[in-house]
Amino acid sequence: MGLWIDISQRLDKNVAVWPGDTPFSYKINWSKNDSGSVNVGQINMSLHTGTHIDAPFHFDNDGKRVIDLDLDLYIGNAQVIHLPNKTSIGVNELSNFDLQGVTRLLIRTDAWKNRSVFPQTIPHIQPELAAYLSELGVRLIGLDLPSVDPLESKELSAHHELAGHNIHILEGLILDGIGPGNYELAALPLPLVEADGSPVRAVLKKLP
Ligand SMILES: N[C@@H](CC(=O)c1ccccc1NC=O)C(=O)O
Ligand SMILES: [Zn+2]
Ligand SMILES: [Zn+2]
Repeated sequence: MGLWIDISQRLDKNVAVWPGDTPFSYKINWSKNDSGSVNVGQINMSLHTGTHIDAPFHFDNDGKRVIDLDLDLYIGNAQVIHLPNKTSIGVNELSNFDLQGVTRLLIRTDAWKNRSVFPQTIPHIQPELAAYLSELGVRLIGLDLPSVDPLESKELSAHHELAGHNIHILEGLILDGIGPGNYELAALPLPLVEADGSPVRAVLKKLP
């Protein structure tokens, strides 16, 4: 077994998408039979499908696009914590963890049980958590959920508060079987110039 653990959702036509959003598709536009030399494929997908990062432009017309994001956010030490059976995640839920000096915080909720269907309800991040986390030095929050806000939210208060405190968002992780502790994380966005989000290949390596 390799050292790096894949914590990304697989991308194929069965991946769950936000209700009403673009289904994932892959097709071969130019086949080896036709071209005589190569298969050339094309994917069509929403940038918020599967394991992905949000750029602030996703929820703020004046916010940063994917190309403007600091890559240092998406590679480096990360702390994994377990918070199962919560309806929401706020300062109370995190008060028993020592998060001093944590730059990247990954929260395993286990709340999205059947990943082939979009969840009906998820535990959301309480907007007040943003100030608390930024005080501790957190710059990236990652979750095993499709959003940091309630699914029906239009205000996206947690997205806005996190961005307002310089905390970036990683969504749709698979953290099944990942124990709490210290890891090295890599989850780099693509160099998409105009985009509001990007799929990532998220991987973890356990640190001693
Ligand atoms: N907040 C979600 C995405 C989201 O809100 C969304 C994604 C795709 C299509 C519609 C969406 N929201 C509609 O209200 C996210 O940050 O990924
Ligand atoms: Zn998103
Ligand atoms: Zn989001």
